[in-house]
Amino acid sequence: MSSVCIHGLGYIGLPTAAMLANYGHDVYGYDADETVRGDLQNGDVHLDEPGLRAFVTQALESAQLEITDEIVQAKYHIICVPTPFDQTERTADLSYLRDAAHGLAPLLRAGDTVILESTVPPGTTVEQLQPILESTGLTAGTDFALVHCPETVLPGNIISELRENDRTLGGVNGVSTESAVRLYDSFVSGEIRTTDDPTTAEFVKLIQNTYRDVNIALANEIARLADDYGIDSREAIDLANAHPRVDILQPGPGVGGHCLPIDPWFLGTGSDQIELISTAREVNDGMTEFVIELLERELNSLDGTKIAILGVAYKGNVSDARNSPGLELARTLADRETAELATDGGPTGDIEVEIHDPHVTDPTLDLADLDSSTAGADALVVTTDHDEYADLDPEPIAERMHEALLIDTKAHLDAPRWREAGFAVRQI
Ligand SMILES: NC(=O)c1ccc[n+]([C@@H]2O[C@H](COP(=O)([O-])OP(=O)(O)OC[C@H]3O[C@@H](n4cnc5c(N)ncnc54)[C@H](O)[C@@H]3O)[C@@H](O)[C@H]2O)c1
Ligand SMILES: CC(=O)N[C@@H]1[C@@H](OP(=O)(O)OP(=O)(O)OC[C@H]2O[C@@H](n3ccc(=O)[nH]c3=O)[C@H](O)[C@@H]2O)O[C@H](CO)[C@@H](O)[C@@H]1O
Repeated sequence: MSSVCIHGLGYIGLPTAAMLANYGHDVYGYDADETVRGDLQNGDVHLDEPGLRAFVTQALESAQLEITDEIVQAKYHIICVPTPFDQTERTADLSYLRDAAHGLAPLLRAGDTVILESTVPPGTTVEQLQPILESTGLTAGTDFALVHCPETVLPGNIISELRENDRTLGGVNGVSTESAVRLYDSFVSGEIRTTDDPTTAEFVKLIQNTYRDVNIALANEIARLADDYGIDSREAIDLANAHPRVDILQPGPGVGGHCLPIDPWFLGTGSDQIELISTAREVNDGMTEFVIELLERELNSLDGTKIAILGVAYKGNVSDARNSPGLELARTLADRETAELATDGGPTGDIEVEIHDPHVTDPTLDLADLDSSTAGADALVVTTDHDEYADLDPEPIAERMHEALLIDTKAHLDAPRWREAGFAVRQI
């Protein structure tokens, strides 16, 4: 068993810390955010992920996991800090990674292994992380091991995927790679594949998410085509998927989260060969306008309407609202009103937008309960497939609304039941 220091205790770092601790390693969890550390030191798990609370509690109570106020020396350091996309510069914001590296460098010893798990543009481990760690006078590959091991867990299923998913990892040399394989081998039941360098492992991670994003773009474009032909896109996709070599994904209100909408752009950091990939991104982002077109088609004009948006988590049954299609729709509707005011010079009827989500607790969002969000509304737009929404009773909602219109972007609700309750139902 080894000592491991985890840098960053978010959706990736915290389950990883608990996993290693529950497998008997001596784990030290450090987060730059004092509130995160304090909550965890008090036994409060700040993230909503199935099974995580019990899993972390077990690790903390066994004392195999200790939340520390500073970075500590350890045989292994695993970096799980955010790597968001800077929309203005159109590059990865690697400032958190650099901060973590500068914090770790003074504690790095010969014989240690540093593993970067954060998703990064190809070349980052070697070009950004390595020089900071080598500023200590130690050399990567010779004095310490340096590895990129990307994370591929699916939010909503993180704990089992952490153990069961295959891994692809690559170090700056064979010794580095072997050191990381030893650690992951202690809890991973999936296959561990290795690459000759960290850059290939970085690239593999990015093309996995890009593959999914591009395929969702195909589903979204099919949905728009189906709409033009007056065809039910879901039925057509189901039938097409009966072919043994066809597996089209599902359309929706756009692609959210902080992986799929971002990682394709990371591929374009050192190359401009992302023509299909960037078009797919535009298709997925364009779904917001498509939902607005559907609303306008049904309501004739959006002036003076109230729109209730159900679901601002980026996908069903999670609480994470990063890059959420539901929020993007709400903001675009609000911005559109301002833009129209600016062009016409005169007042337009307000578009009132209310958002509701039973999973999201973000205090910066003006969330409404179901009753007030639907009261007097002209349309209900479902943008997230939470289980709770599938069970909604349409009757009392129809009574509260001004117009009984349902735009179900996830085809998640029971359409015949809603139609029976008097709703006009449109699905993507
Ligand atoms: N969440 C996912 O589903 C997922 C899946 C695969 C890969 N990833 C990647 O993993 C990385 C982490 O993502 P996440 O979802 O866990 O992010 P997160 O925002 O949930 O957590 C990151 C944590 O790191 C902390 N932090 C920031 N700077 C720090 C520093 N210098 N030292 C220590 N802690 C610091 C933050 O306070 C935060 O608590 C990102 O690169 C992400 O793209 C995420
Ligand atoms: C390759 C892969 O699988 N990567 C996963 C992905 O996790 P994720 O949670 O971001 O992925 P999704 O569940 O795909 O959701 C993303 C958005 O796409 C919408 N969507 C989905 C399917 C569909 O048919 N039609 C859609 O419209 C959905 O509603 C949501 O908005 O990235 C993580 C971080 O790198 C990985 O770790 C994880 O393995």
